[in-house]
Amino acid sequence: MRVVVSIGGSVLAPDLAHERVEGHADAIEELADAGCEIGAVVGGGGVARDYIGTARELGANEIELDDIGIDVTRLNARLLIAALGGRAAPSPAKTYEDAGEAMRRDDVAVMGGVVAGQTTDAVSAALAEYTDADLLLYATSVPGVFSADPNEDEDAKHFEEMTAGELVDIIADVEMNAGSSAPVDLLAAKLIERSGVRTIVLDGTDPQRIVDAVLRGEHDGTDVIPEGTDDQMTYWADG
Ligand SMILES: Nc1ncnc2c1ncn2[C@@H]1O[C@H](COP(=O)(O)OP(=O)(O)O)[C@@H](O)[C@H]1O
Ligand SMILES: O=c1ccn([C@@H]2O[C@H](COP(=O)(O)OP(=O)(O)O)[C@@H](O)[C@H]2O)c(=O)[nH]1
Repeated sequence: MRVVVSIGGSVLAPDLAHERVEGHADAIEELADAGCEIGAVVGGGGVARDYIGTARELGANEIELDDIGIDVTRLNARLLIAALGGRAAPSPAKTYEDAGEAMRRDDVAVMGGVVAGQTTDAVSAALAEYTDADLLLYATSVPGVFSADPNEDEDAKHFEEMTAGELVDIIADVEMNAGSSAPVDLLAAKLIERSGVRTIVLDGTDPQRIVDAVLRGEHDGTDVIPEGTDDQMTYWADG
């Protein structure tokens, strides 16, 4: 089973505690030991937003700000690579081709950002499409996709399940700026819709939830169901 795991910077590195990064590396190793081919894409989190905020005050334009964000995602990717030791390709892949080659070698491929104008959510969806992944999992800081930002609107409704088209509609309303917050960005939602990859969005602050979702199909997040399929997902544990 080929899996792309997108780990938000807010989940992997809200601070630089090494135990948290080790916990995520352990989860990825558990998946690899169970026979999964893994691509991991790491976000920039609060550190990226801090840099972007300062550079915006200094007059940098949005593309320059995105490039700063990409640099931070690659720094975070290097932390995960350090924790994975010999299991990971030694530097963050800068192209989908390099990441795909690493996965074919049975290395864990770790990526940060790729190009301005998007977020690592889109990188994850593109890597899933490029590698024809069986599952794309977003480990973020909220327990899935809601009808509105759950940190802003206490009446926001949680989706246990939604179609990729519904995901596109929800995300289209979220503002898009360097450093902006959304469970997945609009390009990611469109790529998910196009590729039909099975997708889960969950609270990944405890990395064991990622393992439970991939290996056992157990999670409290949101299943994004490819259109034109029935609702029954088959999980690795089912054979
Ligand atoms: N419709 C929505 N459903 C869920 N979360 C949302 C929604 N709209 C905005 N958000 C915000 O998106 C944030 C997740 O994005 P972000 O902080 O960039 O996470 P990550 O670092 O995991 O990519 C949440 O903290 C939440 O406040
Ligand atoms: O391919 C990419 C990936 C990231 N970014 C920039 O880097 C920031 C941080 O990445 P991301 O939002 O994915 O990290 P998160 O905040 O979700 O952890 C983004 O807001 C963008 O400004 C980009 O321009 N292109």
